[in-house]
Order: sequence, then structure tokens, then C-alpha cells
Amino acid sequence: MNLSVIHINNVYKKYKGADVFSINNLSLEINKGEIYGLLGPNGAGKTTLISMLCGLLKPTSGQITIKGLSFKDNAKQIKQTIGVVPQEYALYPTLTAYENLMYFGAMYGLSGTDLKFKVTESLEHLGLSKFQNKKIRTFSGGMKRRVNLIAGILHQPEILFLDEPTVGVDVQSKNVIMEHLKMLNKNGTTIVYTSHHLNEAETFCSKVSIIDNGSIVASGTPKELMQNSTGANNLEDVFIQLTGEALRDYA
Ligand SMILES: Nc1ncnc2c1ncn2[C@@H]1O[C@H](COP(=O)(O)OP(=O)(O)OP(=O)(O)O)[C@@H](O)[C@H]1O
Repeated sequence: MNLSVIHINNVYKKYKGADVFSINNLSLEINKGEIYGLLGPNGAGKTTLISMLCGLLKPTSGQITIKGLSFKDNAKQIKQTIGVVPQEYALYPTLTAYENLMYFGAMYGLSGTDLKFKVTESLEHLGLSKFQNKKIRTFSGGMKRRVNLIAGILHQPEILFLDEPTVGVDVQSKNVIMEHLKMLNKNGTTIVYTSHHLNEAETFCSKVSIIDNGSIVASGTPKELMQNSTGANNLEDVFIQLTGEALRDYA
């Protein structure tokens, strides 16, 4: 039986001062154990949507529940259940990787030997042990992305939200990040992530939604979307068929 853990019902979002809705009557259910990809061109609304799912932004109207709970009434409870890996680095550049992670772990209520063990173990899993006492400002983009990921998962969240977790990283860092996410999912973590990497999403995601102009234009397993699009050999073909060739520049 599929157990829905994220429920999005008729959600709209209009930013203050904006003329148009960035999210436009969007409804979606995400089941426990999925790796769910939110895909779409620049400006489609991916970051806006995932920010609302994490409770960082409020919908203008509509409902979002996480395991049946709403941010309005149960924000504290939800925050213990979810992990968030934002697109922008949330790290302190003048602190070391170890110090940053001890800080983030403490924010999630971890402490003592448990916290030290989790920080040390995660740094090792993501290939960063050697650099744990170096300041973040000296780190490469790929190393910062890996520390950013650890900061969001130290408290072992049931549901993990990631906004473009592999943007701007080399293939080596990307592989380490994706393998780690697969391992977390195997151990029961539901993963919701935004990405521009359609090849990656095609193999990584159990389900995807393609978003354009703030609405979902298609949802399903990557295989289903390819089967339903005439002549599509891969998810990129489906994506182009649904969202078109036009550039999506915005400022
Ligand atoms: N703080 C804001 N104030 C006003 N408009 C915003 C704000 N943030 C985003 N928008 C607008 O909302 C729309 C959706 O933006 P969003 O960042 O969610 O898209 P995205 O799919 O994540 O894009 P990208 O792939 O470029 O990251 C865009 O038209 C954008 O200009």
C-alpha cells in the first residue's frame, strides 16, 4: 500500500508585489520511500514549491501537509521529521567543516558523543575527513555542497528536501552525493529534490513531476512519461516536448 507523506492541495503562491502567481493551483501527493524529482525550466517554480514544502515560505492559498501535519499548527513537529538542503550554502565560511556541523547538529537537538559520532561518520562517508579542520572558505564548490548535505541530514530526517544538490559540482562530488542519497533512501528516507539534470533524474528518481509556469504539466515514473510521449527516447525529450525550446530568461 502506498502511504502518502506529503500532500499538496490547490496551492497558489504570489510573491509580494508580483503580478503573477509563481505557483498556480498545484496539487500533488508524494508517497513514503519515493525519490521524487521536481523538474522544470528556469523560473518554473521549483524553488518556490520546495521552499513551501520545507516551511520556509507560506502559500498564498491552499494546503500543504507533511505526514498529516500543517506548518501552521505543527511546525515544530514537522521540523523534527524533515531535513532541508538549500541551494544556497547555509555554512559559516570562517568556521571549519567540523565546527559548522557541530553547530548545525546542536540546532537539531543533537549533543555529546552522539553528535560527535554522527559528524565524524558523515564526514568520512562523504570523503571529507581529511579536511574536517579546514575553514569552509577554503573549500571547493563540491566540498561545500557535501558539507551542506551533511548539515541537512545529521538528525536522520524521515523526509529530505534538496534544492539542486549537485549544482556546480564536478562529476566526482556529484557521484558521492548521489550515492549517499541512494543509501539514505534505501534506509527509508523519502527524498524530494529539484534538478536541472534530466539524465540524473531519469535514473535516480522513482517518480517525477515536470513543472512549468507554476503548474504541473506531467507526473509519473520516468518510464511512464517516456512511454506517454511519442518519439521520446529519454526524459530530456519528454521535457522539451512539454516545456518547449524557448529560452526562459527572467530577472
Ligand atoms: N522573492 C521573489 N520575489 C518575487 N518573485 C520571485 C521571488 N522568487 C522567485 N520569484 C519568481 O517566481 C518564479 C519562480 O521562481 P523559482 O525560483 O521558484 O523558479 P525555479 O524553477 O526554481 O527556477 P531556477 O531553475 O532558475 O532556480 C520566477 O518567475 C521568479 O522570478
